[in-house]
Amino acid sequence: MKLQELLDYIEIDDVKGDTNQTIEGIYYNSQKVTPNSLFICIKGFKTDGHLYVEDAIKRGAVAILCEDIVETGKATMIKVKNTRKTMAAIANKFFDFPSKSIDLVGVTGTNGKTSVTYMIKSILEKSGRKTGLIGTIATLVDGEKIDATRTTPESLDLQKLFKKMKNVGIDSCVMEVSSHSLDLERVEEITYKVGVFTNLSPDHLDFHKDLMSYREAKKKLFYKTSLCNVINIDDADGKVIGKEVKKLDVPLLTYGIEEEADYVAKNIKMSFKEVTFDVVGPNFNETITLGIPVKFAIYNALAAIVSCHVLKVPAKEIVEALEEFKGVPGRFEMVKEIEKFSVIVDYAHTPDALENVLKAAKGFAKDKRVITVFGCGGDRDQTKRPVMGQISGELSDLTIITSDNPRTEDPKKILLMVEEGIGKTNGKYEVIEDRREAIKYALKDATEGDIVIIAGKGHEKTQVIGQEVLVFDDEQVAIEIAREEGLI
Ligand SMILES: CC(=O)N[C@H]1[C@@H](OP(=O)(O)OP(=O)(O)OC[C@H]2O[C@@H](n3ccc(=O)[nH]c3=O)[C@H](O)[C@@H]2O)O[C@H](CO)[C@@H](O)[C@@H]1O[C@H](C)C(=O)N[C@@H](C)C(=O)N[C@H](CCC(=O)O)C(=O)O
Ligand SMILES: Nc1ncnc2c1ncn2[C@@H]1O[C@H](COP(=O)(O)OP(=O)(O)OP(=O)(O)O)[C@@H](O)[C@H]1O
Ligand SMILES: N[C@H](CCC[C@H](N)C(=O)O)C(=O)O
Ligand SMILES: [Mg+2]
Repeated sequence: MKLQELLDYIEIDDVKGDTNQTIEGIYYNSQKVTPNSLFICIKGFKTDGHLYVEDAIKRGAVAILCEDIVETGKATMIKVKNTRKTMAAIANKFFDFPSKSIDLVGVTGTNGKTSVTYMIKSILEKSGRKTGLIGTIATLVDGEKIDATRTTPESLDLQKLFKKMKNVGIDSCVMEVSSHSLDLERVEEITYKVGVFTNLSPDHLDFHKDLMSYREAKKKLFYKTSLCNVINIDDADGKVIGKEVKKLDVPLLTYGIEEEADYVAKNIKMSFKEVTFDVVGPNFNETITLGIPVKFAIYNALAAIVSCHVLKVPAKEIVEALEEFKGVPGRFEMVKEIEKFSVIVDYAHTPDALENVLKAAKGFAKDKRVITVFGCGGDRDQTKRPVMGQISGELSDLTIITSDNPRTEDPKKILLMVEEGIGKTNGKYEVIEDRREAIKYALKDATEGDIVIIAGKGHEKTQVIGQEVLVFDDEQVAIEIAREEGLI
């Protein structure tokens, strides 16, 4: 595409150089630049893309989109006010507005995004729609699984994915929309048919200044929708967002269990294997049995039901899809190989999620014990560490505090912060930095009827320590240890 065609689509402050070249690729990372491409300079949190202009030119960039003109005399310089925002627009134009022909559902909230997106995908596919998915675990395009590095990709990567989806005839796509992505303009230029809010609780307070700014970031999704907004009204922040969103032209549908909502789940019957409940809403009155026996799964199912119902999926197909739903990798996932006691791998990495999972486990354990293995990620929100420690201390019979991706932080420092919280309770605990050893301790300690919860890493296949990325999979490690110890 001619550079000028791209420029016609965006707002520019200044141009220096020829705009008649053909642009064959666009990049925001100089290390990836190929010949005849446009390099976009982003002022980041770690470094500044403007510092890599020379590198990009060396690799073949013929045009540079920047906020500050860098005098090189070698490439066309295009100055704009905000390169992150402009990148979204330029990518949309470059890939020929790929999401226009796709019904998009965006899901935001602190917990449950991945779970809800997987449920929605199953339902839409049941109704015959070819559905893509973008989120924490992976991007799914027509049978192809592309591993994800971020929950919500950069705008350029996102538009490229939509193009890929369009090319294979995908008509619907459900994606997680993280608060980072809403604040960092990754989802600019996108109109969602349906926007979903699951819940809000403290997380990412390293990035968002406080809970209010975190909520404001999430709220932005509901100004980007065209058909319907779907909000969990049992959630305090859902209520606040709902009140504001109600004033918009796009209709609002609420769901809940406790509060009066458009779609309500009632008559909940929980067993260790499944949960059965009725869902009543406009033209919807169904009984559903779900193979994930936790209260939050009902919320996730409600979010999926409302979203798909407004997309005109018949109630019968919604029910069938949810009843066949096999769960999400690493979300309240039972390690089936171990039968002497229950081992559950879960992705709870926030205080709220941990509390929910441990309460559910406690409900099932009755007079037996709940043994929890968990840690907190490094280079992430530090405020959640003592809070999670306290929650585990209060709700577990034994906690093994361990490492969860310490990244560049000192693992011992993270463990101490978790310990600070657990120390405020009477909860029994051990500190074992090595995650494999921590899991081993838990499995060796467990006896019949106990429930071992391995939380925080869910589907993850690696443990990041310093700059090293080591292979580590909670489920596999648990199975290996169980074998070594003669438990299976
Ligand atoms: C805070 C944040 O989101 N940062 C993301 C952001 O980094 P950044 O914009 O600050 O970039 P930077 O590293 O300072 O570099 C600036 C620019 O220089 C460029 N560069 C750099 C080096 C070089 O040699 N050449 C070059 O061109 C970079 O490509 C970049 O464009 O853009 C990078 C490139 O896409 C991301 O890798 C990076 O994610 C960091 C690693 C991250 O951890 N993000 C997490 C917190 C995140 O986004 N999480 C959310 C939510 C998770 C959830 O709750 O589900 C997510 O959506 O995943
Ligand atoms: N609706 C919910 N409410 C509260 N906790 C939930 C809910 N759904 C899932 N959880 C808990 O949160 C964990 C993460 O769930 P999930 O991966 O679906 O959330 P997410 O929002 O995608 O998380 P992330 O921000 O890491 O992408 C689960 O393993 C479970 O412990
Ligand atoms: N999407 C979340 C995942 C956290 C998972 C946990 N295992 C960790 O590494 O902190 C984040 O990036 O904060
Ligand atoms: Mg997710």
